[in-house]
Amino acid sequence: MTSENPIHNALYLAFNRSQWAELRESVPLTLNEPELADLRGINEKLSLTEVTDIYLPLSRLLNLIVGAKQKRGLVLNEFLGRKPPKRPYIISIAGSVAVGKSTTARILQALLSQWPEHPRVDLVTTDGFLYPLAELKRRGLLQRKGFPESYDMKMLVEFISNVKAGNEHVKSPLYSHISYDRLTDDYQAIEQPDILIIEGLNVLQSGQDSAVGIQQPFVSDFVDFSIYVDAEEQLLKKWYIDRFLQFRGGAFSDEKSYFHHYSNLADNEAKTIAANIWDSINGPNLKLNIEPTRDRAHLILQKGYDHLMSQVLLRK
Ligand SMILES: Nc1ncnc2c1ncn2[C@@H]1O[C@H](COP(=O)(O)OP(=O)(O)OP(=O)(O)O)[C@@H](O)[C@H]1O
Ligand SMILES: CC(C)(CO)[C@@H](O)C(=O)NCCC(=O)O
Repeated sequence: MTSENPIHNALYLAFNRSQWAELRESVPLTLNEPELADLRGINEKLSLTEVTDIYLPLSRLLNLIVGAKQKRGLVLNEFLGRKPPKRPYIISIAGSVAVGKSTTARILQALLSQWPEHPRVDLVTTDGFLYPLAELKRRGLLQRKGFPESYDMKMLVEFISNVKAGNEHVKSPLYSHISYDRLTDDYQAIEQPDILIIEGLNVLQSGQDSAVGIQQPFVSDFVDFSIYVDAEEQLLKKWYIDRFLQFRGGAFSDEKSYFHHYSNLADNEAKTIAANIWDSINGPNLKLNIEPTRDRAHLILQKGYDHLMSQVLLRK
């Protein structure tokens, strides 16, 4: 079990696909019909082999890790002689734009909620904590969306700290990829789930990162288990362009879409525009602010061609 990266060798156990797939053990090989329907709804391109080989072992690992924390909580409560407070276990998912964070998060949400020990699994994305479009414009940050300074970090940290404290009703703002803005008339309510999954570009960032500033604490201070989804930049750029082309035929055709003016572009023009957005915003953000946080994660999922997982790295 070796990787080509010496830092990874020192910090992580590395598994190739078949080594990882063997670790599924007692998790049933087949999914029942409602589970399958749930997963197909998430992403029609998702292969079921990927679910059995990669995500079922991951679901088993997370079930064991969450269980260990729950047991520790019982010991602590007995020691303190108090009624157990209901605090969610928090899992974060970081990685580049277009690497598949939200797809991974939704698969894990569906699989983790099948375990009787933690049936309620909620999912939030940090996109909702981007400053509203008007505020981004006011601050001159329209070309820096996704960079640390484009998020209302105070609001995000307040949110995660309220969830972690076990508050009964915590509101999370919602982002629309259509209006390219925070929604003003809707929000998501988080009501003491067993597990909260939080996904975003920035969930592993901390005070060591100069662009983040030195305010404390950080999302990562509240996270119990962190995952980084990793892929080579040339693949990420391709996935970004592919998704942009898909949006052009779908979401952009909505008149309310911020990118409606892109909906009639020819293939080549659309590809050029998407490649430019990648090269000027998402690529530099990856190199400056996202990739440097990778080796803080408890688990790294490395994807190759076609989103197929090539290697899994687990902190020793
Ligand atoms: N496991 C997968 N198999 C096939 N396609 C996938 C998989 N995961 C993601 N994709 C595709 O890759 C693209 C990006 O996925 P997704 O929206 O989940 O990424 P993201 O990291 O959440 O992006 P963003 O940060 O921009 O919100 C989408 O077009 C999605 O359909
Ligand atoms: C909303 C974010 C920042 C993160 O998902 C990203 O999708 C984004 O909008 N980036 C800015 C450049 C672009 O439109 O891709």
